[in-house]
Amino acid sequence: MNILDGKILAAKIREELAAAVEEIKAEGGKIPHLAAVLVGEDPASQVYVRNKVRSCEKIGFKSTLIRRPADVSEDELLGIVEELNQDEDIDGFIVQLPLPEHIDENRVTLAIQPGKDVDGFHPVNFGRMAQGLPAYIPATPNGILEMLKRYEIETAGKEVVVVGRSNIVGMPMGILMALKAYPGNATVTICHSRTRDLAEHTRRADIVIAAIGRPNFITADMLKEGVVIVDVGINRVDDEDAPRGYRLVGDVDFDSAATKASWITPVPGGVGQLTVVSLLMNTLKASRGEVY
Ligand SMILES: Nc1nc(=O)c2c([nH]1)NC[C@@H]1CN(c3ccc(C(=O)N[C@@H](CCC(=O)O)C(=O)O)cc3)C=[N+]21
Ligand SMILES: [Mg+2]
Repeated sequence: MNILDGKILAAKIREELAAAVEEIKAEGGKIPHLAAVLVGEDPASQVYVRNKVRSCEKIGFKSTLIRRPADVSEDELLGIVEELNQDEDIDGFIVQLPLPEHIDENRVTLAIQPGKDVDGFHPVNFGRMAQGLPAYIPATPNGILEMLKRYEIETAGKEVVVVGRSNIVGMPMGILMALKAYPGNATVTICHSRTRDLAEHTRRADIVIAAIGRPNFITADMLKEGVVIVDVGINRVDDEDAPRGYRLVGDVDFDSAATKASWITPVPGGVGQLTVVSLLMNTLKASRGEVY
């Protein structure tokens, strides 16, 4: 069993991005600038956004964090989005999800100018991605592609089983793995809550991508010998012995799955690390005008 190490890979990519910033500075170009909008006090969202801002600082990007309380109105939020759309210094921005109940996430996502949608959540970016056109690919799927590429995991002709069909992970990941590209060219199955016999599918898989949001859901009995496991889950489970009273576990039971896997991502220190750097990679692309 080998580890797909997100921490090491993310550090390496941050070095590359920092070098790109140095080059931009030397040429007197514009420093990439990412903005993030954070609504409310959700603890996990605060951690993620903090990681994003800190990563910007580490590599020399500019970053702007806009915070509003959970009771912000939809109109005010749409106003912020419009300001960011117009702000010429901002290359890309994200509105951290989930948003409070009274705000229509779709409406907010649709308001983001696709050229600044470094999350790749706007349907224009989704559509372009699905057709293999230049697009911002959502951070988590983009991070997974980067991980497979840099560890030289073979994907052509492989059976890939994606568990989960969300707009931001499962669906795009399934499409990307089926596209004529590397990583890609795989035979893809997308499983979800209505799948009749999940284990029947996962047992055939050469690569399992787990994005279900259920702690330790995938176990060794559901896997084939030599499988590559990409665990997207980040679940907080109570643990009295842990310093914060909880610990993070994936959607895959790591110790169990590790007995079958040839490669596996840990949680934390796997996909999540790449999610953050992917956003930065997209921001650099935005500032260079590489997509639009
Ligand atoms: N508009 C929007 N864009 C997103 O990209 C987005 C979002 N909303 N909402 C929530 C999800 C989740 N997400 C993660 C970011 C960082 C880590 C990350 O840093 N993970 C660390 C551990 C972090 C911890 O200690 O909790 C790791 O896996 O090693 C994970 C997950 C971005 N998301
Ligand atoms: Mg809502």
